[in-house]
Amino acid sequence: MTERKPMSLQRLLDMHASGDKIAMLTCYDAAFASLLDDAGVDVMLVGDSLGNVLQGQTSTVPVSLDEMVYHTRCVARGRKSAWIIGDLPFDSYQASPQEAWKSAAALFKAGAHMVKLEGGGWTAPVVRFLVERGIPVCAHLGLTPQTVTMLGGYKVQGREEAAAALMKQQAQELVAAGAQMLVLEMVPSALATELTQTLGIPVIGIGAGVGCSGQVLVLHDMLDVTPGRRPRFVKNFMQGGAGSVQEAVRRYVSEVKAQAFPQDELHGY
Ligand SMILES: Nc1nc(=O)c2c([nH]1)NC[C@@H]1CN(c3ccc(C(=O)N[C@@H](CCC(=O)O)C(=O)O)cc3)CN21
Ligand SMILES: CC(C)C(=O)C(=O)O
Ligand SMILES: [Mg+2]
Repeated sequence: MTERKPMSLQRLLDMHASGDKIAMLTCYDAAFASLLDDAGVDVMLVGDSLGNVLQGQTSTVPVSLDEMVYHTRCVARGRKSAWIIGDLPFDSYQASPQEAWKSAAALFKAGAHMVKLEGGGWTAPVVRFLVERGIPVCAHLGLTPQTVTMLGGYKVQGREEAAAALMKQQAQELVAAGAQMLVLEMVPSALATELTQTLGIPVIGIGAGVGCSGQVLVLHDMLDVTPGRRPRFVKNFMQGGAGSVQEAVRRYVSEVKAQAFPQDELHGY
């Protein structure tokens, strides 16, 4: 295996600035962390989607902070050079910036290099609180699965003019508060592209079109081992001749880098 330099925030920012696409996948354990790292994945997200794909739950809401800490530790042990983002689960950061700090610090101590939290508006002061005290933060706008009950389902966000304007405002507030990365989920491609070109931080899309700084998918979705129906933004990378999991992940990385994935007509909104 070729040794890679450890990923850094500066390098991710440089990739965004130069248009080198960032390949990100979710990862929940040491075996896959090692495999993903060798396959050239830049960023591994220890996502609360583990509630769905590992625990068999119907949403991410029941996932606990202790569970996220455990999986973050596992990923950190298998990781060689990729950047690790730990997802703050539901009920670990909403009550106060102090609560968010304790939760973020637990993920940080477990080996995450950055934490991710969902939502805009009220989250900006929370982001500032964490960043000023030394924990890098990735924001998450568009479809935010922890608030799916309020959103009324897993639907595209930011289609209407007012909703798009609000998302742009929230994104700017998050950047001003110190967020150093943004995940956009199920957002129209044109809006995601505009945000990518204006915000000044890497924007990672999932169902947000090819115009983002990079892409993320749930690992089990792209390996086609998630039971049941998949969202439209998913592509099965085991299909079309991948002879191994390693090969499927390599294809994902190369298609993200070449902007061959996603295709707006197939995976976009
Ligand atoms: N396995 C898995 N993959 C994910 O991408 C994922 C999770 N779990 N868990 C947390 C959230 C939930 N997500 C979801 C879940 C369902 C849809 C979905 O059914 N989308 C439909 C459209 C539904 C509609 O418009 O009403 C689609 O076709 O995209 C999308 C994202 C994304 N995240
Ligand atoms: C789908 C990504 C963005 C996520 O938040 C997760 O996997 O939990
Ligand atoms: Mg998540």
